[in-house]
Amino acid sequence: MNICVIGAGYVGLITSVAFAKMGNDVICVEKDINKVDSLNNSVPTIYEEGLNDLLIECIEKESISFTNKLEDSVKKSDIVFIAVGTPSLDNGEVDMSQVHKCINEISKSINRYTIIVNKSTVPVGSQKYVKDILIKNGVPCDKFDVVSNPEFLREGKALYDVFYGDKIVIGCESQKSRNIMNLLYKPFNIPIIFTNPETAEIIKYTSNAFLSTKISFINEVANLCNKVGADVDTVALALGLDKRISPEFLKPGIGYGGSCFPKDTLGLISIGKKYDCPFEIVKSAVSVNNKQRVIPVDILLNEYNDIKDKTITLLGLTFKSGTDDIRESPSLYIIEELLKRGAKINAYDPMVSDEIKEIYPNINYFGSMNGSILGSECIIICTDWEEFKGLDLDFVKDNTKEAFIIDGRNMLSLDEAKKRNIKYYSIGKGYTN
Ligand SMILES: NC(=O)C1=CN([C@@H]2O[C@H](COP(=O)(O)OP(=O)(O)OC[C@H]3O[C@@H](n4cnc5c(N)ncnc54)[C@H](O)[C@@H]3O)[C@@H](O)[C@H]2O)C=CC1
Ligand SMILES: O=C(O)[C@H]1O[C@H](OP(=O)(O)OP(=O)(O)OC[C@H]2O[C@@H](n3ccc(=O)[nH]c3=O)[C@H](O)[C@@H]2O)[C@H](O)[C@@H](O)[C@@H]1O
Repeated sequence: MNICVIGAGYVGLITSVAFAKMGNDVICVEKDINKVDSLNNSVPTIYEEGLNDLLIECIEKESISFTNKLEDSVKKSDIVFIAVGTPSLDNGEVDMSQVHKCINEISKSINRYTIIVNKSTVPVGSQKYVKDILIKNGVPCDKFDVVSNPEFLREGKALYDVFYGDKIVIGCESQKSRNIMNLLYKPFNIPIIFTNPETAEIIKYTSNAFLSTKISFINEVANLCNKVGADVDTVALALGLDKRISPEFLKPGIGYGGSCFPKDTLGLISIGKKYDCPFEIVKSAVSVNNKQRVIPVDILLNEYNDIKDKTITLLGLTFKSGTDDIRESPSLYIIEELLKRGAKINAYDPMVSDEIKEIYPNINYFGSMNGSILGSECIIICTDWEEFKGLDLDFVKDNTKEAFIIDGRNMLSLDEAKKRNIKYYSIGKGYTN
């Protein structure tokens, strides 16, 4: 099939290479010409395991190309996927301006029956919203169908999720669009849920909100565990053995970040407000997360009333391991709190890009974990990079001003820290006195 994907971000790029790999002809439209040039030269613009090889393969087979010319690309396509950003507005509502702009441009190019697919995460009612814009722009009703096909991939595991995901959700109105979408997705051999657009739109938000709630729940359990001497991992293990609960997403830490959970929880709350369905549970999940992500700062302030001029090392800046994405990373909130109080910050992340260096030029960035902790007064582990499990505690003891670790991702052992007389705090697995 001839496919057009608009937006070459995490979702658009991964979707494009996946459809190309499955034998379709894909044109990915991206407004950022630097991204277009880089991708046409087989250089991925994001880090994702396996993406480099797959991109090279698809470009060599000529099953994928990148352009900034939307009009021509839409004209050549049977299906047009919209995969542009839908960030939060200041009031938590979903900013649909990028989608709106795309639809206006698409409207000018539809010259035969085309399926327009909302792949971006968009609020309930968006299929109708897109349809109304197309009609208002004069596109005849028989020339298009609008389908909701939300994406469930995780960054860092994106290609795995696209080829081996748990489900594909397709919300459509007409049998014609259903048949075509079925043809496109059948080769993936993943269970497909066909439903109406509103249901598909709700599935996406509730999926992210449910997972966020699960994380906030286990984080509150972890905070209690630390107070009473219980071990959160054992609690989570036991909870997870109950098949009704499942062991996934019960890892405590300094809260969830990323480009989606924070924005989609706020998005669902604002959708609920519109329909007079206050999502009290999701509101609580958000407020627990807001406190959880700055817990290391609370611990620090409890220890030292004043942290002005103290050197604090942050290990990890990305919102989770396996990605170079720093959007809504808990580290950013910790950085803000530390800078507000005059602390000096050393930072190390195995995959951090120059983006954060532009936002925070006054942080000292290091190329190695050990380099970043020399002379430091406290080490805060913010991201679950495997490398941090290998932090040499003897090195910490000998080379830091105060052997003090706040382990925001439970990467280290309390017992090993105790043996070396290191001050150590975990999230729900205890602390040294
Ligand atoms: N990042 C993720 O893991 C997931 C994201 N989503 C959703 O997918 C959507 C996209 O997210 P990301 O890929 O992370 O965003 P992103 O910000 O990484 O990428 C969006 C891309 O679209 C481009 N763009 C915007 N308007 C355009 C236009 N008119 N023409 C051509 N290109 C245009 C931007 O330049 C950018 O490269 C969002 O709604 C998000 O909530 C859903 C599941 C997973
Ligand atoms: O809509 C989206 O964008 C995507 O959002 C999440 O994917 P992602 O944000 O890439 O990352 P996750 O692996 O879900 O982690 C999100 C955050 O939760 C944290 N987390 C996750 C799991 C856990 O047990 N504990 C925990 O603190 C992570 O550290 C991270 O900060 C969902 O898992 C995807 O299904 C969804 O498609």
